[in-house]
Amino acid sequence: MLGPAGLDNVHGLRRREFMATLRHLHAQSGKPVDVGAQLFLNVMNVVTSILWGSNVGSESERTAVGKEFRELVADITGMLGAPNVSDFFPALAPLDLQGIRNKSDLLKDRFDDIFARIIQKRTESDQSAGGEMASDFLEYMLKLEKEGGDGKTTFTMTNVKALLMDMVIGGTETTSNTVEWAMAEMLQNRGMLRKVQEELDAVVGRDGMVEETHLPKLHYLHLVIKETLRLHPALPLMVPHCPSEDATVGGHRVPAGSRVFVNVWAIQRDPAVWKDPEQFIPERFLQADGGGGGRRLDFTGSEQEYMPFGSGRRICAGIAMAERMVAYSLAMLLQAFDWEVPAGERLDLAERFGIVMKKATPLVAVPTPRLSNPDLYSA
Ligand code: HEM
Repeated sequence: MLGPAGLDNVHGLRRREFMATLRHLHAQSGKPVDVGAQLFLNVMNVVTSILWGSNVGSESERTAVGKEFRELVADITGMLGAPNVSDFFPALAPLDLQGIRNKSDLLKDRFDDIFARIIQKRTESDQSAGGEMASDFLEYMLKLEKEGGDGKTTFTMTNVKALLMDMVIGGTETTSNTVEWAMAEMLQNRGMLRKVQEELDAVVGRDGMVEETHLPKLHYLHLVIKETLRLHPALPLMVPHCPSEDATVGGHRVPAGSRVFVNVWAIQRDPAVWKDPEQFIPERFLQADGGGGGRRLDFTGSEQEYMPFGSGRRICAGIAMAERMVAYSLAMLLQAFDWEVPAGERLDLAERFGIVMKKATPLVAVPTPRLSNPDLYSA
């Protein structure tokens, strides 16, 4: 589902959701827009359509459901990143001094409730369709659950829900925050924003909409994305790892069972590796110096200095999808609109540290249409 062929199969679905976002933004022309909130909704609709074939329909529903889901995902990621005294003093764990276990149980119940409703709706519609099944990820997992697994590993309804939750949490905020950071950096460095728009004008023009097929030709945009993920990695501490055997890393003993966080945020700003590490310089990924050094600075995690998607066995499962979604989102936002910070407001690039790296204040910007024909926005 998350590989290139699976992604190609659902290209139409992504296009439909991007067009819906485009129409929504066009209707907001000249007014301040919460860029991250809109992008979160867009990504969430794409992810949930792929998973269980549903999306948020009408404008009012779009706002209400998006808000509920975004708050839920933010609550979960906020809690995952909160320091827990029980991690440092395991003897205190049964007391749950900060109420973290209690809160996590409540959040789990809310998610469980949403997924239980979706699964029940699907089971009922499969029964009434008389054997005519949907062909999405949920259907595949429900079939596997019915069969009890693949012969080697058992697969239960809890596994179904856990996988749905992994995808919804792992795929939505990470992607929309990356787009929000890239937009904020370009609004701060307007020369870069213009350069991306010039590239879009040369590759796509203004008489038609940017399509996914254009993305591989948008070289400068890809440098901007790489630099965004260097300076603002969506998961600054990745996800906690737990070694199954004792190990020694850089002279430090790491006992089996430890909880290990890899601070990719600090690694990707290390002045010993990166020239002017605090500066946003997309071109550094072109050059041999300033961080390039002839190394493979891509998303495979093969260089320890740059691994925004992790590395090794637990590397992000959604890299291909994330690459397409981030590039398509930025290309659409910048081909179809000019963007300005609302008059009298200051662009704030402060970070709010957590398991997911967010902007401390949401990016609010005003879109102005730039396509040649207004009808293109409602195509
Ligand atoms: C810009 C967007 C994204 C970034 C920066 C990102 C980054 C990461 C990182 C750093 C990890 C942990 C890797 C490790 O600890 O070694 C991870 C795990 C994961 N990601 Fe992503 N991710 C993004 C988008 C997505 C998308 C779109 C999906 C799927 C819809 C996804 C699904 C997952 C899953 C399922 C895991 C857990 C993999 C495992 O534990 O085996 N991610 N991601």
